[in-house]
Amino acid sequence: MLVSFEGIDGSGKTALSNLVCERLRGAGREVVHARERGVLATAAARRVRELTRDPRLLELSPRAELFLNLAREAQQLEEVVRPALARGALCVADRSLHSILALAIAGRGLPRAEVEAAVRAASGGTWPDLAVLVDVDPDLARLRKRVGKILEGRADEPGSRKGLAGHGLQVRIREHLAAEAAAAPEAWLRVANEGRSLEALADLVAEAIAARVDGRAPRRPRAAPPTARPRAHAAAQAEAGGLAERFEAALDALAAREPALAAHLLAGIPGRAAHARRVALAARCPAVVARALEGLSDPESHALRWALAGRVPADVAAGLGADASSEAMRLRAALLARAPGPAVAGLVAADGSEAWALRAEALERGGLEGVLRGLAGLGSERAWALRAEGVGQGLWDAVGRGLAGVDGARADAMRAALAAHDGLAALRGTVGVESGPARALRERLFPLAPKRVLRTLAGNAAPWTWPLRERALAATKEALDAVDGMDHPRAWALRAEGVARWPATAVSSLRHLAATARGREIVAAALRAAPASLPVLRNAHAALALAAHAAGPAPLPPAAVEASCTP
Ligand SMILES: Nc1ncnc2c1ncn2[C@@H]1O[C@H](COP(=O)(O)OP(=O)(O)O)[C@@H](O)[C@H]1O
Ligand SMILES: Cc1cn([C@H]2C[C@H](O)[C@@H](COP(=O)(O)OP(=O)(O)O)O2)c(=O)[nH]c1=O
Repeated sequence: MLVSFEGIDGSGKTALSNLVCERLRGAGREVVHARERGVLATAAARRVRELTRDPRLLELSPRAELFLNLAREAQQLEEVVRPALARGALCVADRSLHSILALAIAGRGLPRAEVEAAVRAASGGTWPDLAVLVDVDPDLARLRKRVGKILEGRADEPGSRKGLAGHGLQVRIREHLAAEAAAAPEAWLRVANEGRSLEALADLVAEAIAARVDGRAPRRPRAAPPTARPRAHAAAQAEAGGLAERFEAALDALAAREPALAAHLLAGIPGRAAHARRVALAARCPAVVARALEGLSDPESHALRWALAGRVPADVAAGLGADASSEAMRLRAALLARAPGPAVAGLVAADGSEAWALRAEALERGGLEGVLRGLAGLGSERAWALRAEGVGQGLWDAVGRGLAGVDGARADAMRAALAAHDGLAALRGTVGVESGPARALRERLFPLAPKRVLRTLAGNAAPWTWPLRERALAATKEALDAVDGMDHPRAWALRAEGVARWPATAVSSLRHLAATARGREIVAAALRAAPASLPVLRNAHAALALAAHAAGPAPLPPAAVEASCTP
């Protein structure tokens, strides 16, 4: 019997399929996992995967991608799955033909009949007997994926080709998989990966599979623990007080099961309640807490940074963002020895002697990449000399990031040179730049990497930028990320139109505007659209807390400062 695990990115397929295998093996069954711990069992499939994920292959067409994905799967079926099935073993796959169909049809919009014919040919007649649909709110999946990357120390890696189309692709794929499962309930097992531990879920799925293999009814699972999904309240949902309580209750329930995700949801939220929770989580997930301090520059947050600096220096540095206050500079100097690159990567637009002294020290310690990233906004000769060195070493991504906010012919020429090697690196360098070539690059790459282009538009109210956002709004939420903090009639129109489909992003895009009358309308509409979504609740609370904080923060008592030093 072949059992495949299907679902969107970050839904939990890899984690769950491995736990389920452990359970089944523990019960004495022979189980072959075609992708144990996320590693495809065949060398050919691994090589093809590298190709489909390579972000430099921007032009790869949906059809070419489909056939590559099918080649990968055909090899897995031939080399691993069929031999296992032939000898009577149970075979488990982490993604299989269903994922490929979903991506091609719902994700890329290829005609169903053509895709199905191609998939049939590649399958060689082998098809999953049971597909486990690991189902989760796409916003939550995205957050879990991000947390996973932070925990694995991969948070600053450039990312793969998969993300370029934007978050909307995952939403469409989820809808497609849910429809498939509903249409053929005998061939699917849908499990919601929210509100319970992976262990509980693995017990349930392993039992369902064992029952199917043995031809019996599954034993009833033990009662699931209460879920932590926020409850919907009818009226006055946008009131800051009620929101805070609901968010904190949901967060505390989550922290018991998924502390790192809870810490991540606290990112950038000002005030005592959030601070106390970050302190409480700091010992268990220091890297996530350190990064969750980004945007916070109060003394208590700095004290927590100092407390974490010895354990997770690179994450503490990342969590400083672009803070160049004297307190942040002291911390950067202290972090240099252990995390030279990250310590200076946030020094954007800092051209003073203190910043350059830090950069010089970082360079001595091998931190060129971080130095390059932190050159954003700088047009001085020293900066150009370093960029030339970075280009010589092929550090496209870092050079690109460090060209953000740099105007002039020289910068345009370097972006053009980068684009020849790595279009996305060049794109990163167009943030805050309004030249003709920077605009042309974004318009050219928009069909291939809409998410990345939209990310370069936040805060940019130039007339040519609006049609890009407006064209993308139906397809992906990044159209709303691209109006972050903007008080512009077309930004408000986009929020109003997009809030039902992208409620979490409509809210996060408000920033300091959340407390205005129009902002509150958007918050209320988002809570109505997704009353049980933790990401929406979190963003609504965070936006209103930030707006209130901007109006005048209440300082913490000294005791809280001391507590924060000993996480
Ligand atoms: N129920 C859960 N509780 C805690 N962590 C989870 C849960 N489900 C998924 N995760 C975590 O979320 C991240 C994404 O899961 P993963 O299995 O890699 O997803 P996928 O293979 O579907 O992309 C991982 O870090 C995983 O450990
Ligand atoms: C449903 C879905 C499938 N796919 C398909 C295409 C490939 O066959 C394969 C990509 O898998 P892979 O790049 O190995 O990612 P993961 O580690 O998340 O499994 O899945 C996506 O890339 N994105 C999706 O959202």
